[in-house]
Amino acid sequence: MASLSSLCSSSPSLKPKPAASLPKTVLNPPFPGKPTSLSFPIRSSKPLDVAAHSVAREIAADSSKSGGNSVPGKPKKGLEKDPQALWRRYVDWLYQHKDLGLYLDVSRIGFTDEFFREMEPRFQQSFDAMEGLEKGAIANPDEGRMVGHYWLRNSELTPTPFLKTQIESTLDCICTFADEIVSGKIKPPASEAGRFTQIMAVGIGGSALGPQFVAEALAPDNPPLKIRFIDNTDPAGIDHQVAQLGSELASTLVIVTSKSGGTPETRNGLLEVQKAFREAGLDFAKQGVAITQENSLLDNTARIEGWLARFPMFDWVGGRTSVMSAVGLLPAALQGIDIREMLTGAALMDEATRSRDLRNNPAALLALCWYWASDGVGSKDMVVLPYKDSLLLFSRYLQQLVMESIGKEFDLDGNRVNQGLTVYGNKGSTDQHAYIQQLREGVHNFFVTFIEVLRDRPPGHDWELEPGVTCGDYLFGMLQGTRSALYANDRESVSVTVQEVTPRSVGALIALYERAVGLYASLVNINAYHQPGVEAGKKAAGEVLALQKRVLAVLNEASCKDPVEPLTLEEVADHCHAPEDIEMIYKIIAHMAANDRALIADGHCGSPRSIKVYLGECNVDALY
Ligand SMILES: O=P(O)(O)OC[C@H]1O[C@](O)(CO)[C@@H](O)[C@@H]1O
Repeated sequence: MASLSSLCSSSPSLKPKPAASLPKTVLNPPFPGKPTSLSFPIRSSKPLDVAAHSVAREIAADSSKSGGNSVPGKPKKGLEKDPQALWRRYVDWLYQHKDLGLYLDVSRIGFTDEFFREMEPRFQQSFDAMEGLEKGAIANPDEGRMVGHYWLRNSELTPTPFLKTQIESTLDCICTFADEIVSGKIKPPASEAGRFTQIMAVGIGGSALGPQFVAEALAPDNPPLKIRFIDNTDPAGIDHQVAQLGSELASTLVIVTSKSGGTPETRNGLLEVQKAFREAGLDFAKQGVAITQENSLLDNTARIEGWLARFPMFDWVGGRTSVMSAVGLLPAALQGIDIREMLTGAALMDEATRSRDLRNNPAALLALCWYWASDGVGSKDMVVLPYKDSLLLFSRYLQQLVMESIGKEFDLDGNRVNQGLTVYGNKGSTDQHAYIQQLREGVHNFFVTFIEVLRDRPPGHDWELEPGVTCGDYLFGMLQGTRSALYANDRESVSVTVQEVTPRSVGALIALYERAVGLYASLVNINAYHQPGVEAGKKAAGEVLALQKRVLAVLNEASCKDPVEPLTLEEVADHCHAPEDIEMIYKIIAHMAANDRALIADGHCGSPRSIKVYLGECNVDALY
C-alpha cells in the first residue's frame, strides 16, 4: 500500500495548516412565579397560530433591537383553508427539479406575498455572500477558513488549481482503494475469508453522522463490506460493537475518521479497538485506515505505525459538511454505493441552488420557510419526518448540520442573538404512533418537514395486500393524512418529494440542506461554519478529568498512611485545593466507586456528607 499512501497522504498538494440554548417555546405558560420578560397570553384559545405569531413577533422585534431579525408582513390570522385557494397556492409555489425528479412544496407554510417581497432583497445579499464563499472567501472568519464543501462535487469551482488537484486525486485514490479492497486485491493478513468483510468506522459528529446516514439510506442488502460504527466513548457500546464482530475482526477494515485528529472520543475508540486487535493476536496497522488532516495527531500516529492507508480531510471542509469528502465517500464506496452518482446528485442540486431567482431556488425557499415559521429566531422547531425507513437517520444528520451551524450565541457583528433552529424527528408513519398526537393537538412549537419517496419498492416486487391497495399506499396515505390533519389545526409543513432513494437523490438532499443552512445563516447574520459552543464542553470535560487525577493523588496519599486515613468529601476537596468543586468530586468518587476502581467509599452515596473514602491499595511510586 505504499503507493496509495504516497498518493493520498504525502501529496505535495496537501499543505499542513496551523492549527444554545433551546429556542423559546412561544405558547408555553411561564412557571408560576417564574419571572419572565415576555408579556403574552398564558394560553390562548383558537386560532392557536394567532397567539403564537403575535408572541413570536414580540420575540422577533425584541431580538431585532439586539441586532437580531424581524419578520416582515407576518399576519395575525390563521392559515388559508379554502381548498381552491390552497390548490392554487400549491401549484403556484411548487418547485420541481426535472433532472433530479425532486419537488419542494412550500404551500403549507403560511408566508404572505408581502413577506416574500420584503425578504427578496435580503436573499440577494445572501446569494452574494454565497457566491463569495464559493469563490474562496474566508467565510468562516473566526477560524480564518475558506468553506469549500461545494467544490467537492465540482472541482472546477475551486479558487486554485492546487485545490482542484487535491480533490480529484483524493477521489481517484478512494475509488482505487475501494476497488482493491472489495476485489480482494488488498487482503487482511490473517483472515481465512481472504478478503475484508467488515468495516469498523470510528469517529464522532460529522465524522460519523454522514457515513451513518448514507449507509442506512443506500447500502445494498448484501454489501461487499458491512459497516458498523463506534461513535462514542461509551465502553459498553464499544465492547458491543467489537463483540459482534467476533472472529470477523480478522477481516475488519478499521476506518478512523477525525478532521482534527485529536477528538478524545475517537482516540478512545481507536485505543479500544487496537486493544481488541492485540488480544486477538492481530496486527492493527495492516487493517487500519485514517481519514484526517495532514500532520494531525491521528495522521502522525497512522504514518508512524504504518497503517494500511491514509486519506486527507481538508482544512476548508467542516466536519458536518464532510460527507462528500473521503469521510463519507470511502465507506460508501466500500459498501458498493455509487459515490460518483452521489456527487452528481449534489452537483445538480448545487447548480439549482445557485439561482438568484428565489422562487426557483429550492434551498432559498426552504430558508424562507424556516425564517417565516421560526420568526428568524428559532421560535419553532423543525420536525423532520421521512416516510421511508432507509431515511431514518436523515433527521439525525440534519440535527447536526442545522443546529451546530445555526445555534450561535453571537451574530457576525458581535451582537448576542442566541440563534438556533431545533431539529428532531425519526420517520413516518412510525412516529404517528408516538408523538404525532402532540404535534396535532399539543403545544404549537414546531413546523414539519415531510420527506416523501414516490417509489415504494423496486419495480416488479409490489403486490396488493387488499384489493387495489398496496403496503406502500398505506404509507402514502399516512403521510398525506398527517400533513392534512396537521394543517387543519394550523400546523405548518414543508414537503420534499423524491422519486426514489438513490445515491443521486441522497446527494441532492444533502446538498439542498447544506445550501439552505448557508443561506439561512447569512439571512440571520451568523457564522454557520464554526462551533465555539462545543469547545466549552470539551474544555470542561478536560477539567473534570484533570480534577479526577488530583482526587486520585490525594486519596493515594491518604491511603499510603499507616493507618490509612479515610477522607470526607470536604477533606478531599480541601486537599485538592478545590473546595468549590466538591460536588464534582462527589460525582467523580461515585463514578469510580461504581466501576471497581480500587476505591473504597464508606457511607451511602445518597447522603454525600456521610461518605469517607480511601483507596484499597497504596501506590507508593505515585507519591513522588
Ligand atoms: O472530526 P473531528 O475533528 O474528530 O470532530 C468531530 C466533531 O466534533 C466537532 O468538532 C464538534 O462537535 C464537530 O463539528 C465535528 O464533526
